[in-house]
Amino acid sequence: MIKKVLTIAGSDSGGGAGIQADLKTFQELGVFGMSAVTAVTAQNTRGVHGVYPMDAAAVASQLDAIGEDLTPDAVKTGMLFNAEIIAAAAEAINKYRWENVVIDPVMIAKGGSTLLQQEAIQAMKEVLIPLAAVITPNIPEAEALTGTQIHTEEDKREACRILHQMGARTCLIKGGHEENGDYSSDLLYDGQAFYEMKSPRIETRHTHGTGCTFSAALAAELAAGRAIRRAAETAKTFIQAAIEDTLEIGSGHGPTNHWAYRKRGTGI
Ligand SMILES: Nc1ncnc2c1ncn2[C@@H]1O[C@H](COP(=O)(O)OP(=O)(O)O)[C@@H](O)[C@H]1O
Ligand SMILES: Cc1ncc(COP(=O)(O)OP(=O)(O)O)c(N)n1
Repeated sequence: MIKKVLTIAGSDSGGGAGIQADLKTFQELGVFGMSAVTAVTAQNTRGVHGVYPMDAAAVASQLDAIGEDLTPDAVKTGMLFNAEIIAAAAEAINKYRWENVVIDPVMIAKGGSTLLQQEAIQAMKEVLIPLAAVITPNIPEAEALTGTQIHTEEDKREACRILHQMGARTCLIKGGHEENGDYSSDLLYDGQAFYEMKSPRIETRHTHGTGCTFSAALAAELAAGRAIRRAAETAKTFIQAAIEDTLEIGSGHGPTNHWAYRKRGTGI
């Protein structure tokens, strides 16, 4: 049976992040992608020119249209921008009892533009994190959500424990923003054990949309019925291939290569 995955996220006109990255990733991993658009961004590889959020009612209406007809096997959230849109997403997840919810708590684009209002962080903690099968913050996002500073491995572990206490069943802190050099190391915690996924850090400026792509791959694999650890390992392999096999598009921070994983013969 065809597995369906829903992304609740913003549009990136440049195609490297947001719903565009999610849908490309879903396609590459053999699941049927659906989307509820939360905001339109005018964006290219050089940065974000404008952010135009949708009305929360328009987001709710998209989610109802999906909920009434097309039950997703997994859901991922990306850019949600404000507390009203967060509430609409949480309401639909509860109402339709959607499972395998991956929360990517997108806050700031690499160029520094705000993709989540500061005052919406509380709403994310209260209504969304408790619904997460997995939360996938990068290091600055994990710091903002937990109120801690992350410099060491133990700091990462402590942030994972806090996010698990907030209600996320699994916490996966991504290491792309790590200070130390040779590896990019992601840490998974399921409330019982820690599991580290380490890969050689690739020297490149073409890392736009890495977080979106990684969490979309994770959601696709959960929809396909994989256990969390295995789904996370595939997501890590997918993003490593997508960064390594660079497309060299644009004059700024270019997108990753969503074809790379399948090209290597590891995909569907
Ligand atoms: N330069 C890099 N080399 C290898 N892996 C990377 C690199 N940058 C990010 N990653 C990986 O990409 C995924 C997304 O991480 P990150 O960039 O921290 O997310 P975000 O885009 O949300 O900031 C993680 O699996 C991380 O380890
Ligand atoms: C519309 C939209 N959503 C999310 C992001 C952030 O994506 P991310 O994967 O964290 O990559 P960077 O922007 O940090 O490169 C975005 N830029 N736009």
